[in-house]
Amino acid sequence: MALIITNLTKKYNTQKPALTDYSININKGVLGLLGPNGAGKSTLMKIIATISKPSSGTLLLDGADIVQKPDTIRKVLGYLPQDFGVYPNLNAYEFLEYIAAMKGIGGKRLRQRIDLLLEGVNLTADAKRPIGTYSGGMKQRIGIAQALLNDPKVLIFDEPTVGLDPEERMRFRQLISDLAHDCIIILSSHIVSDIETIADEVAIMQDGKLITHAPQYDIIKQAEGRIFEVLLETNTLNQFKNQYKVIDTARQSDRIKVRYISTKDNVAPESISVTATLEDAYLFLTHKNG
Ligand SMILES: Nc1ncnc2c1ncn2[C@@H]1O[C@H](COP(=O)(O)OP(=O)(O)OP(=O)(O)O)[C@@H](O)[C@H]1O
Repeated sequence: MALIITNLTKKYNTQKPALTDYSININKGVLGLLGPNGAGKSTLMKIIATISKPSSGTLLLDGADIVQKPDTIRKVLGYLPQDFGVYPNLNAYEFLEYIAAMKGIGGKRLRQRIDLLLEGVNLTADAKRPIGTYSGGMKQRIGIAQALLNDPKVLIFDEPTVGLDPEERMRFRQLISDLAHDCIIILSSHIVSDIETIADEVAIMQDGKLITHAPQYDIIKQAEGRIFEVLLETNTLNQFKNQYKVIDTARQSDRIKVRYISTKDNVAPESISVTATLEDAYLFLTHKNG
């Protein structure tokens, strides 16, 4: 299964397009979308989910044009939008049955599937409570379950880990890795470490454009030799920030440990070169292109 997106542009009623000439080939496995606010991640996901139409460009799923024939993707699609709404008076069973009816899923095995999904997102014990009484993280988990109802082959999750506690994030990662071998999974997150643990490939977006798309390892390699750490006196930090792009700071007794981006020939005295993470590479690449 392959999704080939070519020269995709999306203009809302604003001057600046949300996506400009965006091309990417997406294959089976997990693709993590990273990008600052307004980069165009949700717009891209909505267009793939056929909720929104592109201004120009083509999207082919195994050769079929999904803009001309949205049903080709809709019947194999699971989608968790960013602003996922629930029906507060329905309980989890009723809600999933309702979504199943909307998607045309029925039959004897439906109840079994719902039970399995509720177990997968750890909501079995709360399945008979109205969703309106759920916490934000529980609502997010019912959103994840509804996206999986039709045994999808293309899964789109817009910020799926928002509101999930560390244990639930781990459970979500497990769920995704169980599905990843025969699906296209596209997910966005502001939590780079989530993408780091889940995604096979990473696409970094900025201002509606694709900066880079590669296996995670290759993205990290682009920042190798560019990330440094140094211990500073606290009162010199502001001055340091004027000179270097600071990624992170951490107190270390009476001093401050600073992680920053630079080149080998322009490092602060007593700096050490450190191994880059995906977060470093993301900040390095968006800083370079920003
Ligand atoms: N319905 C809309 N009408 C007009 N402009 C829109 C609309 N939806 C998004 N935009 C604009 O398009 C650009 C891309 O927005 P989008 O929501 O796709 O970015 P994003 O990367 O998902 O951001 P975030 O990380 O904040 O969710 C932004 O400038 C946004 O203001």
